[in-house]
Amino acid sequence: MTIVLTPVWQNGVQKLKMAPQPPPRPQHGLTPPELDDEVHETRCMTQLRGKVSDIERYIYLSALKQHDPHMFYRLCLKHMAEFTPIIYTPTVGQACQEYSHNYRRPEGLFASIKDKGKIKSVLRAWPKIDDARISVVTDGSRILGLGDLGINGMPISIGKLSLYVAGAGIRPQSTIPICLDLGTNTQKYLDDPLYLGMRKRRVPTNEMTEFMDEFMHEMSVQFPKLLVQFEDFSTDHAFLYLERYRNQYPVFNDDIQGTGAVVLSGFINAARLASAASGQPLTDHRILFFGAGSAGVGVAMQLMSFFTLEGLSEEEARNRIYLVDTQGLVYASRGELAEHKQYFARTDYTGPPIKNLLDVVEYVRPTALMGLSTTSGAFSPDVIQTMAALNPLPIIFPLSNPVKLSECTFEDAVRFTNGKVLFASGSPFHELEHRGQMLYPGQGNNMYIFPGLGLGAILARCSSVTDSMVEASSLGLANSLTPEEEDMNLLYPQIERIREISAFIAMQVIRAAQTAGVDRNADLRRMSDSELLAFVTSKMWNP
Ligand SMILES: NC(=O)C1=CN([C@@H]2O[C@H](COP(=O)(O)OP(=O)(O)OC[C@H]3O[C@@H](n4cnc5c(N)ncnc54)[C@H](OP(=O)(O)O)[C@@H]3O)[C@@H](O)[C@H]2O)C=CC1
Ligand SMILES: CC(=O)C(=O)O
Ligand SMILES: [Mg+2]
Repeated sequence: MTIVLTPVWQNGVQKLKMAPQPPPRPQHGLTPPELDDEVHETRCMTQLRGKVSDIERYIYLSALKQHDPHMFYRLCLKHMAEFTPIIYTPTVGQACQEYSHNYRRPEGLFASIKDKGKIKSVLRAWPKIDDARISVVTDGSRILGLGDLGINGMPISIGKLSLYVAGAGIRPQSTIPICLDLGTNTQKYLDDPLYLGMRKRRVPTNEMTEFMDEFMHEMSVQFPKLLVQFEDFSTDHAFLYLERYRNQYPVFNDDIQGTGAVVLSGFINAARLASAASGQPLTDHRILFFGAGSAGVGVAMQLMSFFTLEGLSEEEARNRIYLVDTQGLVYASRGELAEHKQYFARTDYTGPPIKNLLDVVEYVRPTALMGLSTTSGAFSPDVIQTMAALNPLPIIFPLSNPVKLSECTFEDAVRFTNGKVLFASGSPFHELEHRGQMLYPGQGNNMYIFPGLGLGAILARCSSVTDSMVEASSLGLANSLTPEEEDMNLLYPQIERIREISAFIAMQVIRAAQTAGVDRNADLRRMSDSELLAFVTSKMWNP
């Protein structure tokens, strides 16, 4: 069963009403007599593949999800590698950019700054209050690497929640996609007659914080069992609101914590291979981050635990990490630094700014290069070749989304390292053959983490999401490679196994929640690991 939101007009205002629950199958007489499920799968896939562009495929799947959610999720699970680039990155980026033009029907909840003081009534409009378990909330201010899209950010919340359903079996009707309308600073949208959001520039932070305080409070009152995932807030607000609410409500920030967890996981697997090739100890890795925003710093924070788990002190771990932003290498004596960059600012360099990435690479001599900069092609052939000259098996992760903003392509990484590269990107690339050998790119995307992390937090009824739960999700993912996947030198498991992986991650997250004492479902404490895994799996919704 799924929720169907039907727009109805009342006094000139469009409102959502929950349509009657659709029967599992339309009644006899209302469908063609020989409509057969198996054949219909083929029909849907043929229609999908016949579309001329990815955005057409997105629109088709969005309609299919609404009128036949069982079929949508069945196909999604069967064709995960084909569906994710459409319902998620990269195509969801285009769907966001064109949202106001392609808009067809309401699919989520909108809360506007104009609703300040009465957010409760907005939330009450949501039809299935009792069931709500997970909400993805964006303010549209930094959608993927595409900038401030304002209200057009809604599809990112929708897309992430589709992956919660497909990837972790969260019940569709217990998901709430939310886009906050706090204005936009993108002139193109302010000038667009079809733009669906408020035609005002973004409100200042103090006003936004008052709004957010009311919003988070009302969310906890209206939806007492809800976990909130903050998504694609601009970096300053991402850090601000995570810190402000993380000890008060069950909430996490996907870009800071989910990305940190997925990259730590891929890095653990990559570092083992790289160290085996170089003979250098794991603790000798040096990681250079190109990009020092919410994602770059979030990942850097999480990667600290790679070193501390290997026995280094916090100070030694921090020393293994270097950041680069638009001004070059981040170091303490460079001048005033944004708060989120200060912890990693180098104190062992005091010279003039090193601005050029190639110069920074030559200075740092990193074993790993991470791109979270939104800058397409920043890992130039020179940079990649230098990484290959410095390391027998360099780790190169261009993680910016969507694919057109990736710091390099898989093809370039393979070509300029002569096939000797440990690679993961934020958006998917195709495998390729190099000198008779198939090489597989990893996808270092938080989509491997948030479904399982969310499922674990929901089932344990967590009062908050602790760093230890996030770390557990990462280690759970790192340890989920099968022997066959290890033989293929994969850094991440195949996405088709997402359900199995999410169940395993959820189990690890629940155990971490219990250790931290933030679980409110004490029954799970009495279960053995195998019982807990069976319980998690039994709770997954199946189309
Ligand atoms: N793979 C995944 O799962 C995820 C990927 N991402 C991706 O990460 C990217 C960054 O996100 P986020 O951190 O929130 O974004 P921000 O815009 O906050 O950060 C971008 C960072 O890159 C730096 N930067 C931008 N251009 C350049 C340049 N030409 N040279 C050097 N540095 C540059 C910025 O420098 P300055 O600080 O000086 O402005 C800033 O530090 C996005 O593309 C996003 O899609 C995010 C989350 C998950
Ligand atoms: C994947 C993701 O969360 C991002 O690019 O923002
Ligand atoms: Mg994001």
